[in-house]
Amino acid sequence: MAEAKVLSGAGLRGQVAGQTALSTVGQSGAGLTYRGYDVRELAADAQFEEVAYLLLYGELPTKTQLAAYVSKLSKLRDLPQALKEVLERIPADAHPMDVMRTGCSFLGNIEPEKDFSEQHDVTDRLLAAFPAIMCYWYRFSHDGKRISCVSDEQTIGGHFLHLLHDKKPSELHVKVMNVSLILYAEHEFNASTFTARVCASTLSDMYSCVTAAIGSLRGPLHGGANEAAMEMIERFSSPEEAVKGTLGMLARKDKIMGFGHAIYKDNDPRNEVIKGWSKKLADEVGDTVLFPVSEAIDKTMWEQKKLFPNADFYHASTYHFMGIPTKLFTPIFVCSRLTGWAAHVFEQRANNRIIRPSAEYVGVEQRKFVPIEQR
Ligand SMILES: CC(=O)SCCNC(=O)CCNC(=O)[C@H](O)C(C)(C)COP(=O)(O)OP(=O)(O)OC[C@H]1O[C@@H](n2cnc3c(N)ncnc32)[C@H](O)[C@@H]1OP(=O)(O)O
Ligand SMILES: O=C([O-])CC(=O)C(=O)O
Repeated sequence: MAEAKVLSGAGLRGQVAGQTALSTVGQSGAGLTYRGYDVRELAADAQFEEVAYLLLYGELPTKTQLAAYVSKLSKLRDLPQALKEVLERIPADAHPMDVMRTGCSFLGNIEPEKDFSEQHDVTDRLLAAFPAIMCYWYRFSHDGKRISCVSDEQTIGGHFLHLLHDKKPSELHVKVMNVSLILYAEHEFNASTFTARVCASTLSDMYSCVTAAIGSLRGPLHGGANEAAMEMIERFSSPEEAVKGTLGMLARKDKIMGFGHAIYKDNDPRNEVIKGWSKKLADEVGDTVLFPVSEAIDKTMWEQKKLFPNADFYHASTYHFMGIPTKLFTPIFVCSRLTGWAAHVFEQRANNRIIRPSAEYVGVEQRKFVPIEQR
């Protein structure tokens, strides 16, 4: 059984900042659980919408409950005209995470959460609308096309691929999207979720909590690492070049994106799952470069630094093999993690005290004010 990582130092590492019944991360014997279920079992056998229901409504749905939930979400997919107009004004070179942040925030203006009794409906609306927010902007700004925001796809992952590529996705790609969305759904007090909880603790609205969380997820030390990993992997055209390049980056003390973790010590349980699907997709597309390059970096990082790939690293090649543009990688993470964020907001609201830690003051001693004329 893996030993737990020793957690101490800056960044609130190792400090218990609240309670949750949603997930466990890095506890011995259970790599990652959502409401008691091992994420690997969920990724193997569940549908993302089932996992969303589990996180948001407390238990796995029955068949009837799942069918009703999927049907509810399907009806909530279309975007209001005013939001489409806002998305059309965002330039093609904007970062898609900024598009998600704006899309979420703007929807909060036209469909506000009037009181907390609406929290589940607001979350379901965001869950249904996020793929269209991303794809409507992307297709308009890049292809000059005003796409339809609805599709007859049953799943959120399939719906996203359909809007992006304008055609029915393959069963394999729908399955992989499903797995990916499950793996990214929830992760205890990570930076973006903690951001959402801090915002919720002021009794703010759901859109504000989610908008704030998107801002935190955007950074390359958190969700942005899947895009940064792709940019690095693509620089190498062979495993030999990748080994040389990785050694060079380590010698320069560069951070290698997609490796290491704040809580896990020697592996991220999501990695083996997504790596397996990346390999299947590599075989499907006949890849002979990207996957071997990824494995070469992976091996070198372990040999040199005992650093392991986190959830983000093999997500890069996985998404790439499905024809997803690199800049949309982190927004897909948003479509999934929304479920974890919202469930944490519900939890915070149900037992709230404003989150307001203290700071250790390290500035100058108290001193006398000097009027501007005498300075
Ligand atoms: C879904 C997710 O959000 S998963 C995380 C995605 N982020 C990334 O992949 C970015 C790259 N990784 C990192 O920057 C870090 O590993 C983090 C942010 C994930 C965790 O940071 P920390 O908790 O501070 O890492 P930790 O304490 O384990 O670091 C130990 C040492 O390994 C080094 N290290 C950790 N990760 C890396 C890395 N990816 N590349 C190079 N060195 C690293 C640290 O610099 C530190 O060295 P030091 O002691 O000389 O300063
Ligand atoms: O827990 C963390 O610090 C980051 C992470 O892996 C996640 O949010 O999925």
